[in-house]
Amino acid sequence: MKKYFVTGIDTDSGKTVASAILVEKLKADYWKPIQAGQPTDSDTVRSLISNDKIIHPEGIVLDAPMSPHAAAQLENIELKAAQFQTPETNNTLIIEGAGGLLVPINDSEFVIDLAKPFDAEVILVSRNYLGSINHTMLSINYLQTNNFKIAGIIFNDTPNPATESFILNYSKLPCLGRIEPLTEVNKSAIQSQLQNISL
Ligand SMILES: Nc1ncnc2c1ncn2[C@@H]1O[C@H](COP(=O)(O)OP(=O)(O)OP(=O)(O)O)[C@@H](O)[C@H]1O
Ligand SMILES: C[C@H](N)[C@H](N)CCCCCC(=O)O
Ligand SMILES: [Mg+2]
Repeated sequence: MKKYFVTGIDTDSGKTVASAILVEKLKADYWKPIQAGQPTDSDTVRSLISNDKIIHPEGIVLDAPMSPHAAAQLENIELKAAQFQTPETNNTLIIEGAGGLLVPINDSEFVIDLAKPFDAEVILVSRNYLGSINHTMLSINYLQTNNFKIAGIIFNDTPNPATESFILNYSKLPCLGRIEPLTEVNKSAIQSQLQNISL
């Protein structure tokens, strides 16, 4: 089973939108290990994809729309990376993180610490905004310095060729595609983006 861990340069970078596109493109399963707040990303993905795909139950759902370490604290729960195991499937699995790479799940572990024990290749979603070069380069630097397997980068929203070419030339990472700005994020918008992703 091939596993991809979809992370982003920040919260709201477009991980859920990218995950829905990847699930459709690869005919993959989807799993969100840590959900903080409602509506759940699993429900959002369900509303965006065709209904023959499998969405596995979340590892944990926390009430507060906050960093997982803080949302867990509010419920007197202690999260540990080691408590999460990928669901059983023979299919490709798209795993969505929460927020950016270094969002904490407790005092010493981060969301990205789930990717290696899951044996998942990382896909980094980089939304184009003023400031995204810095966020993207810091994220890549962390992943490369810490020897993560990186499948590549997906750029999201308004294209910025100068930003994208700098990031790709410097990092030498593959570009897995570009998600266009969508006037409405719905099933047909997701379908329209399948051709823009190569994986
Ligand atoms: N290309 C796009 N065009 C238009 N809207 C977009 C696009 N990408 C993402 N959005 C919207 O931006 C918001 C954030 O996107 P999304 O939920 O995918 O981010 P996320 O990285 O999954 O966030 P979280 O950290 O909460 O999981 C959503 O409302 C989504 O519909
Ligand atoms: C609730 C939100 N949608 C995400 N699931 C969690 C985002 C945490 C961000 C923490 C931070 O980087 O400061
Ligand atoms: Mg999301």
